[in-house]
Amino acid sequence: MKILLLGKNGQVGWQLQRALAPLGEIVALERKDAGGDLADPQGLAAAVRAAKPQVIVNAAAYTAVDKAESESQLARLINTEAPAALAREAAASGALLVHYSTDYVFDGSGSAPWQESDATGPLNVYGATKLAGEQAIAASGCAHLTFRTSWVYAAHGDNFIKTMLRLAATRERLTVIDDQKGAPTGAELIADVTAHAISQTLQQPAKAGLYHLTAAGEASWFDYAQYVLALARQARPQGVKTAAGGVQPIASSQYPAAARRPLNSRLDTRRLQAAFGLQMPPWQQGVTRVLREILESKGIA
Ligand SMILES: NC(=O)C1=CN([C@@H]2O[C@H](COP(=O)(O)OP(=O)(O)OC[C@H]3O[C@@H](n4cnc5c(N)ncnc54)[C@H](OP(=O)(O)O)[C@@H]3O)[C@@H](O)[C@H]2O)C=CC1
Ligand SMILES: Cc1cn([C@H]2C[C@H](O)[C@@H](COP(=O)(O)OP(=O)(O)O[C@H]3O[C@@H](C)C(=O)[C@@H](O)[C@H]3O)O2)c(=O)[nH]c1=O
Ligand SMILES: [Mg+2]
Repeated sequence: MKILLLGKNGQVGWQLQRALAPLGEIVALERKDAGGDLADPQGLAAAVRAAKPQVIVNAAAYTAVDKAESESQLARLINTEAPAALAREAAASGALLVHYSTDYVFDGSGSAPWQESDATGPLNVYGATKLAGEQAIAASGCAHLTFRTSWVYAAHGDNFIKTMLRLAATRERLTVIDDQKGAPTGAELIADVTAHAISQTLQQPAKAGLYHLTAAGEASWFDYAQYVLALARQARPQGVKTAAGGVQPIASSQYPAAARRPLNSRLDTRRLQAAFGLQMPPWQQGVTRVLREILESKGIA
């Protein structure tokens, strides 16, 4: 079986290179490879036609949430037009398309975990372009697995864990938002679940569809920051500089940003767990493992 992977060097793409390897031959592309640039949907479509994959996995996306507010056309090209082009190719060839979306498709109201069938209402450009991407895939009629995930981190790539370690080393005091709640989710978990779901869906096509895929439990960004810094301090008290004044919780209103973000980013993963016979691990599990890996790579654990 041949799998075409787009965005091989992102957090999730990197882990997919590992997790998908046992399933077949992987053709993995990044932006600079021929046909690997999602800002060129025609070139992308041509790459799919040339590779003739049975499965297309799109791990590439425009993920700079604040910057997207002023680069909406580019964000739309990458997050909406490119997935739409992949979906057309998948529909025409019969390939299974695997794609990722986000908690930011929701407006963040209430406190109940969002279900796949709930009404969407993105608050920012990134969320709107990701939602339009999902919708284009669903409308194309291609066989697809769309996974909405949240707050992704990994040892490879840039993310909130690394930002907190960096800021803690340079600032007296960290202030972190305490009224946005969600689930930090490891790229490793996302990739492992993806591989499992692809295998099952190829056997049972009725399993195709839209799924929420996050770790279990919930946290605010403040809870998450505190957890990371406490663990970092514990792992190597001398090696990790942590802000002397500690981490202070703040409200979203006290953190001006170009893009608005949802307060309630909780995603209900019961559909995924039931369809694929899975139990999601608590978010702390993956964060602990990846933090150790990050500290080891810095030579401080
Ligand atoms: N990060 C997060 O917190 C969340 C992510 N998601 C979704 O999960 C998926 C994976 O995200 P994640 O791995 O975290 O993202 P990253 O930001 O880590 O990686 C995104 C990848 O996309 C690539 N990319 C960007 N623009 C293009 C382009 N024009 N052509 C080809 N490749 C491009 C980047 O390459 P380059 O380095 O060259 O720019 C990078 O390798 C995405 O669909 C994202 O929307 C969902 C929820 C949360
Ligand atoms: C750096 C920093 C951030 N924050 C806040 C801002 C923001 O609300 C939150 C997280 O910061 P980030 O920059 O990681 O936020 P952001 O890039 O919006 O993260 C999102 O990325 C996209 C791709 C997704 O799909 C989402 O699931 C989510 O992971 O923490 C603080 O409160 N204090 C700080 O010092
Ligand atoms: Mg970000």
